[in-house]
Amino acid sequence: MKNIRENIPSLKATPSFRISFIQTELPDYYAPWMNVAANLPHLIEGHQLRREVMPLLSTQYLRGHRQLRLARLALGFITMGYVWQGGGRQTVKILPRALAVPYCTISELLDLPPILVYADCVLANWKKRDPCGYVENLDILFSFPGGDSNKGFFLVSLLVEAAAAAGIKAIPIIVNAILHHGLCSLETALQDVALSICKMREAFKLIHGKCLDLIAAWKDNFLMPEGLVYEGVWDSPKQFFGGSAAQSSTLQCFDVLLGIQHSWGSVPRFSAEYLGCMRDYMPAAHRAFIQTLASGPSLRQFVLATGDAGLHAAFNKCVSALADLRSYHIQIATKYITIPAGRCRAEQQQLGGCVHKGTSVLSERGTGGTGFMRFLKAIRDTTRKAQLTEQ
Ligand SMILES: Nc1ccc(Cl)cc1-c1cn[nH]n1
Repeated sequence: MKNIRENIPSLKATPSFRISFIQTELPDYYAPWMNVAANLPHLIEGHQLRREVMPLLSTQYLRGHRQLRLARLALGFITMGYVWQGGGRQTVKILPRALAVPYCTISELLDLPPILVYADCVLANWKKRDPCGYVENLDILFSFPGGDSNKGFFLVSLLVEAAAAAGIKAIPIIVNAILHHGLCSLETALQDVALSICKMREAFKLIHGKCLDLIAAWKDNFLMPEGLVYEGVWDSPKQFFGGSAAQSSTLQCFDVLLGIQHSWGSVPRFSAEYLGCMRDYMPAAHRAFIQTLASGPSLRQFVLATGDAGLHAAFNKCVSALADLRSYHIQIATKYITIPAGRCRAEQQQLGGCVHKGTSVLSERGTGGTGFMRFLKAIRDTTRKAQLTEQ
């Protein structure tokens, strides 16, 4: 029996969701980027970052995907720090060419938008303190001010993604089982998916007390209504969404696998369209995998057609595990993301900022805010409704 990966070319390119080792260094030529990125918390807290003179470096000495991802990570952190150094009080309208030109060049090569995304600050932003040690001795490569809180947020998110790996690796087995009517292997693989999603929720519990900021968007953001000018790249300002868990490839993989289609949420600007846009903020290989999965056979229809009680139960366990993970995400967002956004709105009002209803810098995109919460609840409720009803 040929493995499914042979049958569907894109699945051969299944991205490696297991923790493979990350590039942690670039050629010395790129020391100006790496030194500033490594010193970001100090530069931001001292309001020195925008005074840093950055040379315009060529990207021609970057070799391979991993060096491109690391260079993009460093430039992404520097860009977020440069834009939000003033905490939203003194935003900038122009990203200088020394940052904008290489950042956009590398982003185009990687088919990612020139803004820090989940795949940067979670999937590419880690190393093992002791290369020979266990996976738990993790550290991040770059951070914003906020010390261990930022670090914890990124590393816990990484552990959530690592927990998803077993479930993602079961997907080609599931598709293969559908194509070859392998009911036993299908039920076992579905149990692996459900267990993997449960482990994601367990890992997510470690996020308590951690927080994240400085990933705000310059799209639908009243502090940057036109967006950001990328000097030397585009003449007009461009708008891009900020980092969010909606950019997690693993969650969208499980949605597609289980046939969960998020309809238009109650909040128009948070909707199936927004989730679709988020695929453009994922690594190209992850995007291709999701698209291939979406164009493959329907697991939901197959399980229904078999009328097999074991498959029915195993499928529903996957759905309920995903709904429980999303419920937990709502608890966390309420406690650690929305409230700071509320404080942010209060601060803006004190500063006389024109706080539009519900659109503070942390309220409507990515993290925080009532619109975001209604969106998360709409997604969680749609997930719950995906349970197969009693036969
Ligand atoms: N866990 C995350 C990791 C990275 C980024 Cl950029 C965003 C989040 C996030 C936002 N809301 N819930 N999680």
